Amino acid sequence: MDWGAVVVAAGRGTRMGAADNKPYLKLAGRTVLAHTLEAFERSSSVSSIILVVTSGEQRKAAEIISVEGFCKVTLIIPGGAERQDSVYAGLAALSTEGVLVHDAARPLVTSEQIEACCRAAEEHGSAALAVPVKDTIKVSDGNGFIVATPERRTLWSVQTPQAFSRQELMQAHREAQEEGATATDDAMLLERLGRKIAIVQGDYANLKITTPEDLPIAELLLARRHGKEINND
Ligand SMILES: Nc1ccn([C@@H]2O[C@H](COP(=O)(O)OP(=O)(O)OP(=O)(O)O)[C@@H](O)[C@H]2O)c(=O)n1
Ligand SMILES: C[C@](O)(CO)[C@H](O)COP(=O)(O)O
Repeated sequence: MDWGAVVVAAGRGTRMGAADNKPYLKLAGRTVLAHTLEAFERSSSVSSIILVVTSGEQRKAAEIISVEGFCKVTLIIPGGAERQDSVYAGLAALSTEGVLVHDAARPLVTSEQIEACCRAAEEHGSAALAVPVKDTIKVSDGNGFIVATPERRTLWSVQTPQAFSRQELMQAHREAQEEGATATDDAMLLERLGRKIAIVQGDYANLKITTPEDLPIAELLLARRHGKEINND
């Protein structure tokens, strides 16, 4: 199966509150976007990447790709108001049979995780990287009171990449648009159609850079990863 990636980087970074949008923030001397794209560049299954950016940031993204010497990014296109809109724009610009959808804001993804998602989707149809929830999760009544405690052993914190048949995911997006359904990840759009999505156990280190404290945590995790690589040589 040939695989392409849609990397969504068209958010606003409201919760980060930085002057620059998250993909252009520095992490261990490189941009968040460079770290993210490198994992896809290294992945032997991925032939092409569509990068979806905030309108007006195409040149900034292109500069990073050129400096880094990345060669799989075939298009840099503007995204939409919501993540769902940005993903759909990327899907429409891609032509591969399989698609990996990934948040640019997850720069610690590895090419091994990308490959594992591809293999699981080839076997089961769709797949998403996820980690078991560590905390006990409560459901609130919306007024500050706890009403329920879901069984923790059934709960997973879902990450990206998520891997699908591109046509199937596009169809799920179209149906959601027609019915006004919104989703914070792509797996949700197939879940609502009753499709099976395999869980690929990922790594807690594949965190999403969301709020300011995430950057120093990501720096520490990267340093640990590189330290390990050096010790293993
Ligand atoms: N309209 C949007 C919204 C989000 N994203 C992307 O989806 C990923 C996950 O979104 P999130 O981390 O929530 O990013 P932001 O929307 O930038 O953050 P915030 O919600 O704090 O504004 C990010 O890589 C972000 O760039 C996107 O491409 N288009
Ligand atoms: C897709 C996602 O990464 C799964 O954890 C996440 O839902 C996207 O982030 P957002 O903050 O909901 O936009």
